[in-house]
Amino acid sequence: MKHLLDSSFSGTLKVPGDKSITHRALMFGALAKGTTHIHLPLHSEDTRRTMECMRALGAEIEENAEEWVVTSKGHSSLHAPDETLYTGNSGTTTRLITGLIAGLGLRAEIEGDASIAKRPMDRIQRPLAEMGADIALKDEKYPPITIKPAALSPITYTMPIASAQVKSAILLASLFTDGDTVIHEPSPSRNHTEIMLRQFGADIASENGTITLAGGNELNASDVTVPGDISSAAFPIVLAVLKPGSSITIDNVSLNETRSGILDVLEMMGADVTVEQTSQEGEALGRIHAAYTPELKGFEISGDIIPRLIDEIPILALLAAYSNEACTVRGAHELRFKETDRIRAVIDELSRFGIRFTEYDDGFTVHPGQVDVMENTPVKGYNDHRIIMMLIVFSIISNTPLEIDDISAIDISYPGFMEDLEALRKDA
Ligand SMILES: O=C(O)C1=C[C@@H](OP(=O)(O)O)[C@@H](O)[C@H](O)C1
Ligand SMILES: C=C(OP(=O)(O)O)C(=O)O
Repeated sequence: MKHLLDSSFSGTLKVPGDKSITHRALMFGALAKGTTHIHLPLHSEDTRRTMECMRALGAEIEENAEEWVVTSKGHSSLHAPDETLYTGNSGTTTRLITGLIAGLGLRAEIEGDASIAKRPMDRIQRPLAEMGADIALKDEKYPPITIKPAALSPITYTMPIASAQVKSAILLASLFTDGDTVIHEPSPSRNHTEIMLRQFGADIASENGTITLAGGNELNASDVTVPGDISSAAFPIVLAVLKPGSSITIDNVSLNETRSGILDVLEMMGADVTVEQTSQEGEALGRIHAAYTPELKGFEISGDIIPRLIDEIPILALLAAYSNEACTVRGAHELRFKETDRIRAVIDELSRFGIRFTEYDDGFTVHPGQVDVMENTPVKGYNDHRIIMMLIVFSIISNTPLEIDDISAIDISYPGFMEDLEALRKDA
């Protein structure tokens, strides 16, 4: 990694496929009758967990480098798994398949790794139980999750938090119920489930924060082309903005409105970032140019923008540390329930280098000031892919090697991250 430190970065990059969309394509492919081709899926640890779970339920999945092919005889052909389903580090897999399995009326036990064992599942258990599901949790809150067969009915549910995982678990459970399920969202969360369900033939409508799904339609297989993941693109974008002499282009990346909050923040900061939209059908798609910007303004964000950039907050905290003005994130209490408590992790690691924070229960302020980086300072990645990639970008922009305890969790969402940075290295 040392040679990345003294370099600037240029050229064009295609980041790996969108993680949220790949998970959903595998699940809807398994539920739908026929053959679903998933073009440019994300090959990563998290999406592999969803793939293995769908196989355990009876879907056939063929893997090629650029395409996965899911073949299923439809939702009624899926069966209870023979063994405990293992969801690894993936909150999306854990929560969405709980809704899917409850909706199919199957028996299953679901567990994940040490991080998943600490992530709250009562947020999905509550609405699913209201629908009639029989779901038991450890200490009424955590995995392992035990699902017993039960018949479900539609519900009207007002979500207490903006969460695409909760919304999607309910939608998956409601697919084969008799009647309309209605969900009210407090703020718009990522809408990939709604877009893809419509594509697969479900009767679903979404308007002003209310999603209505009429249950009972068989899903039909449909092909999915997965756009690049803007949550992965965020790391090279911030690297280019902070590293003198850099100018990069990310091609073929998702510009879905419910995911593009980071672009709004970059604009507020006056970063040299431009966006070209190339397609608006279904999932919006385009190209992002990002270049070194010597002076960055501050920002204050809260409310509706937060779910639109929730996974980008660790890398935004780094960007904020190099701004000339204070930067504040509020309304992001959800960060405390991710792979690790991302508010604590960001503050604990970056404050080792003189970066000054005020911590709130639901966010932080980063104060402007000098960043002092000492060579080979030990830092912790908490086995959290987004914290680890933020620390790698920090090391590169500060031209200082850091001792990160373990970087293997990068493979959760962005295998090939280091190779992609290497390919953008100017004198490579
Ligand atoms: O539905 C999804 O694919 C995701 C939803 C978000 O979680 P929440 O639903 O908990 O906000 C996000 O943080 C996660 O990385 C992926
Ligand atoms: C929070 C994340 O994923 P998940 O909830 O699926 O573990 C993430 O990818 O940042």
